[in-house]
Amino acid sequence: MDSHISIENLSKSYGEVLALQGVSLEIKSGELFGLIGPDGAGKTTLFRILTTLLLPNTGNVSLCGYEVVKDYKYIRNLLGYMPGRFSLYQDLSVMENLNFFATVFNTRIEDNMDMIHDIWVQIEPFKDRLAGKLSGGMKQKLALCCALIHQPKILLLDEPTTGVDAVSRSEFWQMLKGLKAKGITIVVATPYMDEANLCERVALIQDGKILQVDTPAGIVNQYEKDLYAIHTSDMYQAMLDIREYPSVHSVFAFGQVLHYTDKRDAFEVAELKEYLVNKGHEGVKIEKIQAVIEDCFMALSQENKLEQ
Ligand SMILES: Nc1ncnc2c1ncn2[C@@H]1O[C@H](COP(=O)(O)OP(=O)(O)OP(=O)(O)O)[C@@H](O)[C@H]1O
Repeated sequence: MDSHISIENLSKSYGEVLALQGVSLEIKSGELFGLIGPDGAGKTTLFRILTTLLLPNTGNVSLCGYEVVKDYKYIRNLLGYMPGRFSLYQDLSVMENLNFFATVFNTRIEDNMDMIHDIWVQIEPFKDRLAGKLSGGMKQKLALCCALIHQPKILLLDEPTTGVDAVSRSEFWQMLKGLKAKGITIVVATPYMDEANLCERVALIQDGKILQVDTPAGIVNQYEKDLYAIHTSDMYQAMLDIREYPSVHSVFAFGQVLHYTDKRDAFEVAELKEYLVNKGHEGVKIEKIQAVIEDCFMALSQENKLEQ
């Protein structure tokens, strides 16, 4: 079955807040697609429209060829949805939760074991434990099993790895690859830019607008400026000083270093180094580096803000 998602000029506001502004996206059948953006970008609002829980103000949305407003009852059977907050019944056991979700969709666990088997074996040892007493990673796995128990064609995951440790995060993405191999269309919303690289294609979203849609490599390849990593003994002061540097184009903290771009094409590292040394900085190191998705997001976000 064709399970593509088509979103055309979608807008949604809550009073004065424009949560989505003219969003258009095509997500292909069987794709592992990432919706990447910070808190408040509009990811949950978009998911709630896709899952037929919220009506848009304008625009057309279809899943597997069915329209979200007109065909909402049919669409609900085609979708698996894992909301951002832990959505399961904390005072039911693991098994009881799974049974409940199977019953809601008028099916039985044993008829769908093929779909969840690889994930279920990891939580089965805890099947009698209350869901509320599971670790974060185990809760995610149970929520994923519950979202899959009716064999959906499309799986929507809202920030599935938020608050989950690094090992569980990596296991979770492995599971998604396994599900993709079964042909399910998967859309993952995440604020973690590094997770973009685990998707086939991503949309970067901010303030309800799509900034760019491409493969992770395609996004990075379109980054145009020369990028530098700067390290000094006092990073916070360095950031303040660099903001005053006459030809600064952008500077932001990235882990243990600052990422810097200059307005000029003919930028001299030695000039900026001298500027920082004259400001009293010690151990100044500046090196040219390759951009990653976060740099692309920051550049696009800066452009977007200037346009507003
Ligand atoms: N029910 C609501 N009433 C008013 N404003 C809302 C409501 N829900 C969301 N918003 C606002 O709409 C914008 C988009 O929120 P949304 O929850 O869709 O973003 P998000 O990317 O999922 O971020 P988060 O992870 O913080 O939920 C934000 O400015 C948010 O404050």
